[in-house]
Amino acid sequence: MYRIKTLNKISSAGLDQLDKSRFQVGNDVENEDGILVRSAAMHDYVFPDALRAIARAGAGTNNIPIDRCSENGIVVFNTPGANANAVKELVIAALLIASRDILGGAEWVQEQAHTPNVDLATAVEKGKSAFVGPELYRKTLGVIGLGAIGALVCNIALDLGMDVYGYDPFLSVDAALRLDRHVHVVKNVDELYKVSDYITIHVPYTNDTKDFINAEAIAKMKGQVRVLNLARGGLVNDDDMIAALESGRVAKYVTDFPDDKIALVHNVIALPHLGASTPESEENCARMAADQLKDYLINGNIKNSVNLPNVHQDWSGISRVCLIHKNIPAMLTKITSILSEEGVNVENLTNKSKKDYAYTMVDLNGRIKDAVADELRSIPGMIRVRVLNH
Ligand SMILES: NC(=O)C1=CN([C@@H]2O[C@H](COP(=O)(O)OP(=O)(O)OC[C@H]3O[C@@H](n4cnc5c(N)ncnc54)[C@H](O)[C@@H]3O)[C@@H](O)[C@H]2O)C=CC1
Ligand SMILES: O=C(O)C(=O)COP(=O)(O)O
Repeated sequence: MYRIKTLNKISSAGLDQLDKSRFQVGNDVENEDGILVRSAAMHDYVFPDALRAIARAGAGTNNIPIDRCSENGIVVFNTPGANANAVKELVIAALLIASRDILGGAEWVQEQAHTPNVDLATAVEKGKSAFVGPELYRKTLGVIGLGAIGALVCNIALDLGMDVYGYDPFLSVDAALRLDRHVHVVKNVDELYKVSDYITIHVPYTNDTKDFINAEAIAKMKGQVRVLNLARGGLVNDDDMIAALESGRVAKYVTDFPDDKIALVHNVIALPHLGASTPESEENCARMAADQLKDYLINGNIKNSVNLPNVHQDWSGISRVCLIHKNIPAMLTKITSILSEEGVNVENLTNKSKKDYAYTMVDLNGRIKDAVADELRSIPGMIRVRVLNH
């Protein structure tokens, strides 16, 4: 029985993938083999000995201590693209609420309606000019980060009649193919800052992207620019954004990640991290996360991991040994020599690496003794050895 702990509410569409005869799932499970999580902060999480994998039902993994996971042989998965449409749709809303004061206008109507002796129809016609704002049509949108979300945003913005500039120095071939050819892809983000009436950021939050939008960046933008951040709060420097809003350089800032500093600032529109909160995307993410976790725990296959390589091998033996180790020379020789001394035959073998770590999967024609697994564990640079039997 595999024990799976949920650290957030995970859609039943995903949990249902985990057959009750093989998986015990719950938020009170202890010494868990796997974790299903959304945005719960895990940096101080104490890993139990049994923990082998963490599946993030969503895109961003900045809530997970990836380096510590790698050092402990814990595979971290995410669900690329599974919630991208939901975010794209909220970006459309963000563009609109950053333009006309739709939220302020709606609130004002409620206030008028609650005020005695106000004829609402008359008040509306008199008061509506306070909420005027520009159209999106023929304005320029700058999209920073052209991954799953950024590409969808670019393409829908073209449909809205916007001119679209995109920036992503690490643009993958797949991502480039998803982009409409009318998107102007620029090599330097300054080119995007110079021309954009609206700027939206869709990059992961890392040490390299922290404060991506700061005073220096804002100084290169057009005056009265509208900035959208549905990616992570730390991508925009709060103090610099507040100064730019106060000076009027930035007309509106829509953030899906408000904190105490920014939420009440004039011209900030603060949303409650709603980007992925649709039943469709919650289901997509949960299904994908649960599938990936299950395939890893049962078969050792890795798909969509952020810290280990993708490895899939069809079963071709009686026993399978899955080894997570440092990406250093001679590991394969050491593994196969221990196995051959034991007299088992290797039916199939895959070895792949991702940065400092590597994963080797070996299918054998016989079972190995615990002592042999321990010998594999004692190879310098070996992090985790699991033996699975068919
Ligand atoms: N508000 C919400 O609920 C949600 C927020 N997000 C956030 O959005 C982020 C992006 O999500 P996806 O598009 O699905 O991820 P993705 O991995 O498909 O795309 C990220 C893109 O950013 C690019 N990138 C990385 N560093 C960059 C840099 N310095 N400059 C420009 N581009 C850079 C990458 O090359 C990649 O193409 C996530 O990491 C997460 O933080 C994602 C889903 C929901
Ligand atoms: O997928 C992401 O990166 C998100 O920000 C979505 O977060 P959530 O799953 O809604 O807590």
